[in-house]
Amino acid sequence: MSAAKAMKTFTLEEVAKHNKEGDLWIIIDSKVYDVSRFVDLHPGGASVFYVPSVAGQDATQVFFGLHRHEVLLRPQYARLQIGTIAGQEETIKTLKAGELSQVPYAEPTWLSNGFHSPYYTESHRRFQTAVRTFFMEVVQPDALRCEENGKRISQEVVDQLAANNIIAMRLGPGKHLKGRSLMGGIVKPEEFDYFHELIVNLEVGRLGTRGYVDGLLAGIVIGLPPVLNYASSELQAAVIPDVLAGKKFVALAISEAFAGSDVAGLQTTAERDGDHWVISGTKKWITNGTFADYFTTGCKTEGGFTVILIPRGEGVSTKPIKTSYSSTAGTAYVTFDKVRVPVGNTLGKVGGGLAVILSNFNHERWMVTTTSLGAQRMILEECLKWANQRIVFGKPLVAQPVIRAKLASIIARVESGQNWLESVTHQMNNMSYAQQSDKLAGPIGLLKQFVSRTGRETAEDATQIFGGRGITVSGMGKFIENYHRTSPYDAILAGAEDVLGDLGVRQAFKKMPKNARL
Ligand code: HEM
Repeated sequence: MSAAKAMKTFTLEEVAKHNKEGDLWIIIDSKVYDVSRFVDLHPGGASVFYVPSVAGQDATQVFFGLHRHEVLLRPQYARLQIGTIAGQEETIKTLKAGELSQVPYAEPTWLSNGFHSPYYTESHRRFQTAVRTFFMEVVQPDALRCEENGKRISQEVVDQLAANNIIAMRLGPGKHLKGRSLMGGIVKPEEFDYFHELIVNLEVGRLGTRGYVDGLLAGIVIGLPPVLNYASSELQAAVIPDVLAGKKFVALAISEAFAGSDVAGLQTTAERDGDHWVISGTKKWITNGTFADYFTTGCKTEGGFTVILIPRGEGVSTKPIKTSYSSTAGTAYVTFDKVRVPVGNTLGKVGGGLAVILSNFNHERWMVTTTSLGAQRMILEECLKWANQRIVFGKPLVAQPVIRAKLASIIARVESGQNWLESVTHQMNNMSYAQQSDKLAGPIGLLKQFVSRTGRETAEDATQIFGGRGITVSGMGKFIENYHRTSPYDAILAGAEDVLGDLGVRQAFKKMPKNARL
């Protein structure tokens, strides 16, 4: 704080004299706060300040056992500071934008001091710093706000995502990046690989605001690839530039109340009428549906299952579904009532919809796995810090063996997930699309199953470590509460956990040598 320089300095003895009602000072991390008038407004009550170990004393330890550091940084509380203690310096500092955490295991191995990795280059490092800075400065404040008030991602943030081409990068490497300036030109489009995309996704997950993680245009990530890969060039020209510029939004509309992954059970129908499709039906759990301009929609047609891009317009209506995460995700119930769409909006072949949908599943599952791991590592950091700063029975929480055992399990799970993810990502970088489809559907299914399970185990462990704070929406354990409430999303979205595990084993058995015997 620049004003701190101009502030007075006091001795401990001077501060100690201000220890009564109407004249009450405390010290937190070398800073002196005059709380004489604040005590009656304090959310934790006035009485806590009058105990002899607090009034006029250094209350650093007790403070950090009850509050997050961010409380002191809020302007209305920061101005309670009247000075500093002579000869002392603040020790508790928030990270600057882009700065890496020094808490062990709070960052992936390749970003930890003195560790090595075969996968990442200087390009990834530069990119990671730029992306972390951007997410801390631009995205995080919006994420925290929207997660709470339920509003969709703000257009100013979308505009900045688009300006840095983060919307385009989240679709992976490819021709859609050609000619674009990525994070201000830090990475060349032809250099951009799946590790760069992984870096973006980890930052998304680290936000710790699960509704907003999906509200951060997940609909485009899963709904635009069918347009990129299967639409006519006219349709692509009409749709893609505006979407990548953050001016239009897309949702993938497959699941229905009638049927989830059972495509044959879908009831939304598209019938031909001259040059048009006439579409009627309903869709449920459609991420970003409340604000989408286009719906990449699975329809029953005469030839089987067909994917059609439906623009919002006459006959299309959306209403929010209240789910257990924030409505900032824009989860919608969508109804199509005799919607007329040109036949040119068909994505892929009539009757060939399954191939269109399947083609994007690996990428979607890999993306959910990555954001989930970003969240799990952030939860791990919360737990490590809490176990360090919370004092129980006169010792830090980490002195309890049961807490150390839980931390060991969380660390082992996060590290295993990340290492497996990096190995799969390396395969993605080195395989053609056809090879990926052939070889990676099984491993990615198994990986996602593993990571969504570890996520829920970690949510449980973290809640036990935080106790009551882990089930409180605001304050100390707010990220734990959010994660505990929302970790099942990763086990459902992009393919239910058990289905994906099963897929992995079935794929393996397809490749079982005919002559394999014990
Ligand atoms: C400048 C100093 C302080 C400020 C600005 C402050 C502010 C707050 C705020 C905003 C809350 C609401 C919960 C949250 O957002 O975390 C809170 C809760 C609380 N505060 Fe403070 N506080 C201060 C000092 C203290 C001290 C020194 C103590 C104890 C001696 C204390 C005890 C509590 C308690 C017991 C709660 C309730 C915690 C809970 O619900 O878990 N506060 N305080």
